[in-house]
Amino acid sequence: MATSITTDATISAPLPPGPSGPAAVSALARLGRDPWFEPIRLLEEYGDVVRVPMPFTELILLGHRDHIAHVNLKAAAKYQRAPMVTETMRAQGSPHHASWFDHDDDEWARGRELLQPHFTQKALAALGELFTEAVIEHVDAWGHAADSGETLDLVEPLKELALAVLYNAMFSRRIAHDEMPELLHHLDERMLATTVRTGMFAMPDRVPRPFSRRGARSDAWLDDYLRGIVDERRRNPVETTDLLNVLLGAEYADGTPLEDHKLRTEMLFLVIGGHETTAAALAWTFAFLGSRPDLQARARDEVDRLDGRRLGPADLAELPFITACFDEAQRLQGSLVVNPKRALVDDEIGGYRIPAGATVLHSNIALHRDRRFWGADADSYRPDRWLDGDIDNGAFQSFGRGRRMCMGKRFAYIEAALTIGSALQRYTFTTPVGWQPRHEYRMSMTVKGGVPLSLRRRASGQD
Ligand code: HEM
Repeated sequence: MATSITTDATISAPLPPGPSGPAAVSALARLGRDPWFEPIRLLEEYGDVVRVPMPFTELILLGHRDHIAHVNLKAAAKYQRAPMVTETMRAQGSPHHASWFDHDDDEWARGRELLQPHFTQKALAALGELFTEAVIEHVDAWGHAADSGETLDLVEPLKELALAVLYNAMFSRRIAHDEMPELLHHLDERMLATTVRTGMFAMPDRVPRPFSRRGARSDAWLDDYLRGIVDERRRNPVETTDLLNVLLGAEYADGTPLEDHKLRTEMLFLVIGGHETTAAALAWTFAFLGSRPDLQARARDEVDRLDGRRLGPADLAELPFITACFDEAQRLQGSLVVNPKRALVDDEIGGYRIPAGATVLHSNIALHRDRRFWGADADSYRPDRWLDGDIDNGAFQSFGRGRRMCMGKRFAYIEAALTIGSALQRYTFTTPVGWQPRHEYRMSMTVKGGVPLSLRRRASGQD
């Protein structure tokens, strides 16, 4: 269906079809319970543009890649990140102020302009060992499961790895072994409170949000933790171009440095945005490779061509099949469940009126499994589709698209290739026969019940 655009508030196109009355109430309840597969059902029933009225706003669900591209790219000026996201990113009672990335104006542009140059392939490759050291230390630690024969659930170890990589690469800061559980606990609590707040975004403020106190307590703990890192850097300055030094040197337009609370807010945003997302995508990749020995063998062959060397960020280009395995896992994983935008003006999409103020969203799971864009085997794990060259990026939205596209995308690809490649250099791994990953929603989609892996050490780099 062609996408047409009109900014005239007198748009005569009809509102999109969708459930109304009691059917809308039950659709909303189902969306709350199952934000992954309910959108697929709604799109099947009503078509590519579906309207679900809800108290205080209305949801417009999009199913077609062209309509999603309209919102993210072609008509991006008519949409902004929905308050559902921006106003709920901070826990209630949080000591943190708004991050640059909670905005959708000049404030956002300033933050993006400042940090973006530090997230290019070249800038990240320059961090070299800071990536490698954290990855290898954690992947090596999985060896205890290979030695004892115990099944290893990889979900928590991957979160630890992702956190260690972020702290190393961004703040040149190693997280001590005994710090990790408490740090992860507070990040989890904070994310849980945020997820619940996001789900309840349309409810009046007087309705209490579960977990908000716990979230605020954890936020205060995280704030103190980050203060410790900043203080330590000020006491012992180091000559690096890491993110912490960039933030410490950043100034407002009038030349004043960032306030300390602002500095910690941006640090926390990056840690939150970068750790659970990457860990969850990696969990899905290990889950698929663990049940596909044929694909695992091909990925292993690829990394073995690098002669067992210690992998670094620059090796990303040498690992296209491993990268395809990661992309294909993210496709089926669906990444973030929703990434809503708000219509600033009336618009028209697919022949329907999108009223100003509506919350416009799509489901990555629905889009990533749509046979129109991925073919008849859309539900199968087939990394080769990424190498065949017939991928339409518009139908892959794990990192978003357009000006708000994930700033840490390169970071995630480097971390993924290093982690998967280093693991394949050391182990073969399998999931139990018949086991399949299932979705579990946190802020990003992780694997329900964990990823149970049996690991076997490879003899001196061989099977
Ligand atoms: C597999 C891992 C990751 C996934 C799936 C992911 C996904 C996303 C998505 C969907 C967005 C929103 C895009 C939009 O609104 O259109 C986003 C934004 C963002 N991500 Fe990521 N992300 C990942 C890893 C990272 C990492 C490692 C970092 C930092 C180290 C990071 C930093 C950011 C930042 C700063 C933004 C805000 C960009 C902006 O608003 O301009 N992300 N990410």
